[in-house]
Amino acid sequence: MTNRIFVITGAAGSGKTTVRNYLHDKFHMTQVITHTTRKPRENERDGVDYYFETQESFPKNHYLESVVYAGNRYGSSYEGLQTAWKKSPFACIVLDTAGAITYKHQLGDQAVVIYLKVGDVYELQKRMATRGDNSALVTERIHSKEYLRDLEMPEELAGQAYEIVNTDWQKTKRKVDKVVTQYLV
Ligand SMILES: Nc1ncnc2c1ncn2[C@@H]1O[C@H](COP(=O)(O)OP(=O)(O)OP(=O)(O)O)[C@@H](O)[C@H]1O
Ligand SMILES: Nc1nc2c(ncn2[C@@H]2O[C@H](COP(=O)(O)O)[C@@H](O)[C@H]2O)c(=O)[nH]1
Repeated sequence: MTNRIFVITGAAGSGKTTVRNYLHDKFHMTQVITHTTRKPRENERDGVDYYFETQESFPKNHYLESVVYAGNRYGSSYEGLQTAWKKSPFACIVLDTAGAITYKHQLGDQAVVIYLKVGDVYELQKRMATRGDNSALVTERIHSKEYLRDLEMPEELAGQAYEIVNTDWQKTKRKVDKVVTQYLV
Protein backbone atom coordinates (compact mmCIF):
# COMPACT_ATOMS: atom_id res chain seq x y z
CA MET A 1 0.00 0.00 0.00
CA THR A 2 1.31 3.47 -0.92
CA ASN A 3 2.28 5.64 2.03
CA ARG A 4 0.07 8.74 2.21
CA ILE A 5 0.11 11.89 4.26
CA PHE A 6 -3.26 13.59 4.74
CA VAL A 7 -2.53 17.31 5.04
CA ILE A 8 -5.26 19.27 6.80
CA THR A 9 -5.10 22.99 6.08
CA GLY A 10 -7.25 26.11 6.37
CA ALA A 11 -7.61 29.23 8.47
CA ALA A 12 -7.06 29.33 12.22
CA GLY A 13 -10.15 27.96 13.95
CA SER A 14 -11.46 26.24 10.81
CA GLY A 15 -11.31 22.83 12.49
CA LYS A 16 -8.00 21.36 11.30
CA THR A 17 -7.09 19.81 14.65
CA THR A 18 -10.63 18.49 15.06
CA VAL A 19 -10.42 16.75 11.66
CA ARG A 20 -6.92 15.45 12.44
CA ASN A 21 -8.21 13.89 15.68
CA TYR A 22 -11.14 12.38 13.79
CA LEU A 23 -8.75 10.82 11.24
CA HIS A 24 -6.76 9.36 14.11
CA ASP A 25 -9.81 7.97 15.94
CA LYS A 26 -11.72 6.65 12.92
CA PHE A 27 -8.95 5.58 10.52
CA HIS A 28 -6.11 5.06 13.03
CA MET A 29 -3.90 7.52 11.18
CA THR A 30 -0.66 8.43 12.90
CA GLN A 31 -0.45 12.12 13.68
CA VAL A 32 2.74 13.92 12.69
CA ILE A 33 3.62 16.34 15.47
CA THR A 34 5.23 19.55 14.30
CA HIS A 35 7.61 21.99 15.98
CA THR A 36 6.95 25.57 17.02
CA THR A 37 8.47 28.46 18.91
CA ARG A 38 4.94 29.57 19.93
CA LYS A 39 4.22 29.43 23.65
CA PRO A 40 1.90 26.54 24.65
CA ARG A 41 -1.80 27.31 25.12
CA GLU A 42 -3.28 26.33 28.48
CA ASN A 43 -4.16 22.74 27.61
CA GLU A 44 -1.30 22.01 25.21
CA ARG A 45 1.42 19.52 26.06
CA ASP A 46 4.92 19.19 24.69
CA GLY A 47 5.28 16.13 22.46
CA VAL A 48 1.50 15.77 22.13
CA ASP A 49 0.25 19.00 20.54
CA TYR A 50 3.62 20.27 19.36
CA TYR A 51 7.28 19.97 20.14
CA PHE A 52 7.70 23.36 21.79
CA GLU A 53 11.04 24.86 20.83
CA THR A 54 13.12 27.91 21.68
CA GLN A 55 14.70 30.21 19.08
CA GLU A 56 17.95 28.27 19.72
CA SER A 57 16.55 24.73 19.53
CA PHE A 58 14.18 25.26 16.56
CA PRO A 59 16.89 25.36 13.81
CA LYS A 60 18.47 22.11 15.07
CA ASN A 61 15.75 19.93 13.49
CA HIS A 62 15.77 18.71 9.89
CA TYR A 63 12.70 20.26 8.26
CA LEU A 64 10.81 19.21 5.15
CA GLU A 65 9.31 22.70 5.34
CA SER A 66 9.13 25.54 7.84
CA VAL A 67 7.25 28.84 7.99
CA VAL A 68 6.71 31.93 10.07
CA TYR A 69 3.03 32.27 11.05
CA ALA A 70 1.83 35.30 13.05
CA GLY A 71 5.37 35.95 14.25
CA ASN A 72 6.16 32.39 15.41
CA ARG A 73 8.17 29.68 13.68
CA TYR A 74 6.65 26.32 12.75
CA GLY A 75 8.25 23.34 11.03
CA SER A 76 7.58 19.72 10.15
CA SER A 77 10.50 17.35 10.14
CA TYR A 78 11.43 14.56 7.72
CA GLU A 79 11.95 12.31 10.72
CA GLY A 80 8.41 12.96 11.98
CA LEU A 81 6.92 11.82 8.68
CA GLN A 82 9.16 8.76 8.35
CA THR A 83 8.42 7.72 11.94
CA ALA A 84 4.67 8.09 11.31
CA TRP A 85 4.87 5.99 8.13
CA LYS A 86 6.74 3.24 10.00
CA LYS A 87 3.67 2.92 12.24
CA SER A 88 1.01 3.16 9.54
CA PRO A 89 0.84 3.85 5.77
CA PHE A 90 -1.66 6.63 6.55
CA ALA A 91 -0.49 9.65 8.46
CA CYS A 92 -2.01 13.06 9.00
CA ILE A 93 -0.62 16.51 9.67
CA VAL A 94 -2.01 20.01 10.28
CA LEU A 95 -0.29 22.79 8.31
CA ASP A 96 -0.90 26.34 7.15
CA THR A 97 -1.55 26.71 3.41
CA ALA A 98 2.11 27.53 2.64
CA GLY A 99 3.14 24.23 4.21
CA ALA A 100 0.38 22.37 2.36
CA ILE A 101 1.67 23.74 -0.97
CA THR A 102 5.21 22.60 -0.14
CA TYR A 103 4.00 19.10 0.80
CA LYS A 104 2.12 18.81 -2.48
CA HIS A 105 5.18 19.97 -4.47
CA GLN A 106 7.56 17.67 -2.63
CA LEU A 107 5.42 14.56 -2.27
CA GLY A 108 2.98 14.70 -5.20
CA ASP A 109 0.26 12.02 -4.99
CA GLN A 110 1.49 10.86 -1.60
CA ALA A 111 0.17 14.13 -0.14
CA VAL A 112 -3.64 14.29 0.02
CA VAL A 113 -4.55 17.87 0.88
CA ILE A 114 -7.86 18.79 2.52
CA TYR A 115 -8.60 22.52 2.74
CA LEU A 116 -11.23 23.37 5.37
CA LYS A 117 -13.40 26.35 4.58
CA VAL A 118 -15.41 28.43 7.04
CA GLY A 119 -16.68 31.50 5.20
CA ASP A 120 -17.85 33.45 8.25
CA VAL A 121 -14.93 35.14 10.00
CA TYR A 122 -17.08 35.87 13.08
CA GLU A 123 -17.76 32.16 13.40
CA LEU A 124 -13.99 31.52 13.30
CA GLN A 125 -13.40 34.05 16.07
CA LYS A 126 -16.24 32.56 18.11
CA ARG A 127 -14.67 29.10 17.77
CA MET A 128 -11.29 30.36 18.93
CA ALA A 129 -12.95 32.02 21.94
CA THR A 130 -14.96 28.85 22.71
CA ARG A 131 -11.72 26.87 22.55
CA GLY A 132 -10.48 29.14 25.34
CA ASP A 133 -7.92 31.18 23.41
CA ASN A 134 -6.70 34.33 25.10
CA SER A 135 -8.59 37.26 23.53
CA ALA A 136 -5.45 39.38 23.01
CA LEU A 137 -3.85 36.50 21.15
CA VAL A 138 -6.98 35.98 19.03
CA THR A 139 -6.89 39.67 18.06
CA GLU A 140 -3.21 39.41 17.16
CA ARG A 141 -3.85 36.23 15.18
CA ILE A 142 -6.78 37.54 13.13
CA HIS A 143 -4.78 40.56 12.06
CA SER A 144 -1.83 38.51 10.86
CA LYS A 145 -1.23 38.33 7.12
CA GLU A 146 -1.03 34.53 7.29
CA TYR A 147 -4.48 34.23 8.87
CA LEU A 148 -5.99 36.53 6.23
CA ARG A 149 -4.21 34.62 3.46
CA ASP A 150 -5.54 31.25 4.69
CA LEU A 151 -9.19 32.35 4.63
CA GLU A 152 -9.29 31.29 0.96
CA MET A 153 -7.81 28.24 -0.72
CA PRO A 154 -4.64 29.43 -2.49
CA GLU A 155 -4.46 29.23 -6.29
CA GLU A 156 -1.53 26.81 -6.07
CA LEU A 157 -3.87 24.25 -4.47
CA ALA A 158 -6.69 24.65 -6.99
CA GLY A 159 -7.32 21.21 -8.50
CA GLN A 160 -4.75 19.76 -6.07
CA ALA A 161 -6.80 19.77 -2.86
CA TYR A 162 -10.22 18.74 -1.59
CA GLU A 163 -12.18 21.71 -0.24
CA ILE A 164 -14.57 20.84 2.57
CA VAL A 165 -16.89 23.42 4.11
CA ASN A 166 -16.74 22.81 7.86
CA THR A 167 -19.90 24.32 9.28
CA ASP A 168 -22.01 21.25 10.07
CA TRP A 169 -19.73 18.73 11.81
CA GLN A 170 -21.86 15.70 10.86
CA LYS A 171 -21.65 16.68 7.17
CA THR A 172 -17.93 17.34 7.48
CA LYS A 173 -17.35 13.83 8.82
CA ARG A 174 -19.23 12.32 5.87
CA LYS A 175 -17.20 14.38 3.37
CA VAL A 176 -13.93 13.45 5.07
CA ASP A 177 -14.93 9.76 5.01
CA LYS A 178 -15.63 10.02 1.27
CA VAL A 179 -12.19 11.48 0.58
CA VAL A 180 -10.29 9.03 2.77
CA THR A 181 -12.05 5.85 1.66
CA GLN A 182 -10.89 6.42 -1.94
CA TYR A 183 -7.34 5.82 -0.72
CA LEU A 184 -8.03 2.77 1.42
CA VAL A 185 -8.12 0.32 -1.52
N1 LIG B 1 -18.07 22.07 12.39
C1 LIG B 1 -17.82 22.69 13.55
N2 LIG B 1 -18.80 23.40 14.14
C2 LIG B 1 -18.61 24.05 15.32
N3 LIG B 1 -17.42 24.07 15.99
C3 LIG B 1 -16.40 23.38 15.43
C4 LIG B 1 -16.53 22.67 14.19
N4 LIG B 1 -15.34 22.09 13.90
C5 LIG B 1 -14.49 22.43 14.90
N5 LIG B 1 -15.13 23.19 15.83
C6 LIG B 1 -14.58 23.79 17.06
O1 LIG B 1 -13.88 24.97 16.70
C7 LIG B 1 -12.74 25.16 17.54
C8 LIG B 1 -11.49 25.30 16.67
O2 LIG B 1 -11.23 24.03 16.07
P1 LIG B 1 -9.74 23.50 15.88
O3 LIG B 1 -8.94 23.70 17.12
O4 LIG B 1 -9.86 22.11 15.35
O5 LIG B 1 -9.25 24.52 14.74
P2 LIG B 1 -7.83 24.65 14.03
O6 LIG B 1 -8.09 24.90 12.60
O7 LIG B 1 -6.96 23.50 14.37
O8 LIG B 1 -7.29 25.98 14.72
P3 LIG B 1 -5.78 26.58 14.85
O9 LIG B 1 -5.17 26.64 13.51
O10 LIG B 1 -6.02 27.95 15.43
O11 LIG B 1 -5.04 25.70 15.82
C9 LIG B 1 -12.72 23.97 18.51
O12 LIG B 1 -13.30 24.35 19.72
C10 LIG B 1 -13.55 22.91 17.79
O13 LIG B 1 -14.18 22.03 18.69
N1 LIG C 1 3.65 25.12 7.48
C1 LIG C 1 3.44 24.70 8.72
N2 LIG C 1 2.35 25.11 9.39
C2 LIG C 1 2.16 24.62 10.63
C3 LIG C 1 3.03 23.71 11.24
N3 LIG C 1 2.55 23.40 12.46
C4 LIG C 1 1.41 24.09 12.61
N4 LIG C 1 1.17 24.83 11.50
C5 LIG C 1 0.08 25.78 11.23
O1 LIG C 1 0.38 27.02 11.82
C6 LIG C 1 -0.81 27.75 12.06
C7 LIG C 1 -0.84 28.26 13.48
O2 LIG C 1 -0.97 27.19 14.40
P1 LIG C 1 -1.44 27.41 15.90
O3 LIG C 1 -1.36 26.07 16.56
O4 LIG C 1 -0.53 28.42 16.51
O5 LIG C 1 -2.86 27.94 15.83
C8 LIG C 1 -1.96 26.80 11.79
O6 LIG C 1 -2.46 27.07 10.49
C9 LIG C 1 -1.27 25.46 11.80
O7 LIG C 1 -1.96 24.53 10.99
C10 LIG C 1 4.19 23.30 10.50
O8 LIG C 1 5.03 22.53 10.94
N5 LIG C 1 4.35 23.83 9.26
